[in-house]
Amino acid sequence: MRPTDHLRALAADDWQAATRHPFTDALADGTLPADRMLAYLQQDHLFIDGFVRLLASAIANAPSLPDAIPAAQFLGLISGPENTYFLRAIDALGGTCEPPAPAAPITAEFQALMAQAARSGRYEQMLAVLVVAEWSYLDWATPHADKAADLPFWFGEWITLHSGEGFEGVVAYLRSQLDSAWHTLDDDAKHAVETTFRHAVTLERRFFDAAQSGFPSP
Ligand SMILES: Cc1ncc(CO)c(N)n1
Repeated sequence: MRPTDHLRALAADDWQAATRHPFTDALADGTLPADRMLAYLQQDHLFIDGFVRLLASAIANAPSLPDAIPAAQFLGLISGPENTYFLRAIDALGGTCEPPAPAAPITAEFQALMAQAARSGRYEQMLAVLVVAEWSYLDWATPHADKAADLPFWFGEWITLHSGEGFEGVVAYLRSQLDSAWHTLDDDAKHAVETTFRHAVTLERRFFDAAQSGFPSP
């Protein structure tokens, strides 16, 4: 079994809940209320801030230039078309990006996990969070890809950004980086990857739970 399949299997319940979630089902059938989508995008834009820095750290820690290049190209996509999508969608839904919304507790928790992985200096720790984030998004979005064209752009483009051949390539690349790194790790480091991977999957699930109820204050 591939190490990344092993990791996903460890987190199977949360994985299923995060990738077949009522929030993304409502998004994909166009019934998600606009205020819920806006709050989600404002929180997710804060998530992306940490994500960009984590991805940059992975680029800095990749073992070779060929290992780093696909991540660098993906960073360009996030910083370009995806960031522009955020600005356009938040604007169309009647919100603003500046000043940034205060981080909800779940967003702050995700930011802390990403910052910890980025700081760790451990490539496999960075990859554990990156693989969960991108693979889980590919998994929820793919079954809805055929509906994207008929939806308002703030729903449809969010599905398109996370499905299709290009994004499948990103996930295949990130998984293969983690699969390769795994074989170089001792048992303690493997266990630490399992812990981080599971934590990240739990946070994905809880992020959608919170988004569905409008990020209520604790
Ligand atoms: C919370 C979260 N996880 C993963 C992704 C995919 O990049 C995202 N945009 N937001």
